[in-house]
Amino acid sequence: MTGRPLYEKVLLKLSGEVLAGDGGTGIDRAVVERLSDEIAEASRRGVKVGVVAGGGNFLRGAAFAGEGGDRVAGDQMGMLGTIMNAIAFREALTRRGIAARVFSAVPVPTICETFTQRDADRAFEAGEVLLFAGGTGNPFFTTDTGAALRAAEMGCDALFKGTQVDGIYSADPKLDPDAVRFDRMTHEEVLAKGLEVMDAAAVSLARDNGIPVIVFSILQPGAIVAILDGKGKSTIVTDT
Ligand SMILES: Nc1ncnc2c1ncn2[C@@H]1O[C@H](COP(=O)(O)OP(=O)(O)OP(=O)(O)O)[C@@H](O)[C@H]1O
Ligand SMILES: O=c1ccn([C@@H]2O[C@H](COP(=O)(O)O)[C@@H](O)[C@H]2O)c(=O)[nH]1
Repeated sequence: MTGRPLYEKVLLKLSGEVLAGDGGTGIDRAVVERLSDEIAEASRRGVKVGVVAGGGNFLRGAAFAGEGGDRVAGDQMGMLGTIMNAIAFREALTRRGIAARVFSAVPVPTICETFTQRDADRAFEAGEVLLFAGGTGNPFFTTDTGAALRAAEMGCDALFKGTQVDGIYSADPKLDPDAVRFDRMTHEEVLAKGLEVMDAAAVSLARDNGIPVIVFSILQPGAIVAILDGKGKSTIVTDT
């Protein structure tokens, strides 16, 4: 990263699925180490960073229900998975000398702090990296919505969605080889076209609170710091 970052306070949503690495499930420590290097670099440059790690590397409630399981139980397991991911980042960041705290929407008081906006705000002001776990704390939601919610509550300048694809396409690029990537779009266009890169509740929340969303690939090493510098491939979603 060179010069002044474009953003002062960001909410970084990390794909849970990416954290599994080649193993396909669980936590690949090499991936967490690489992403922690990038988060640490952003933090050392003075950017306030809040992180929401998804839980797709462990379990998604909708998939569990699709196999005959109870949806709410599946969602509860999914939310617990996000706490494990947050702890992995806390450990890796702490080892790098970066003060990092896990704030969970689901109380697990012997392991991490329970989220309150007030406590999280104080930690942000102190320059700590905040790891928001447990999604919204409610079933039938996703960590994308949890990330948009925390971005709004914490007054973030932008919501970075770090995922497996390098932006928003006209169709899922994993399924449609003819899909075309957008450089820029409005929240309204994402919703009107029904593009499924991020759930509609998350996009609506970002729109209603005037929060730009930047979708990019975290499979690309160095992508987080590049996006902070306004570089790299992405789709930028704004209200106009
Ligand atoms: N129009 C689209 N443009 C880009 N990606 C799309 C589109 N439609 C569907 N996708 C898919 O959405 C995925 C990203 O969303 P998803 O919520 O599944 O994953 P994630 O947020 O990266 O993971 P996790 O749920 O594990 O945190 C991409 O990997 C891509 O295959
Ligand atoms: O607010 C929330 C957030 C998440 N969940 C459950 O966790 C999994 C994993 O999150 P992803 O966003 O899919 O990575 C999700 O599928 C839900 O089952 C939740 O219930 N509430």
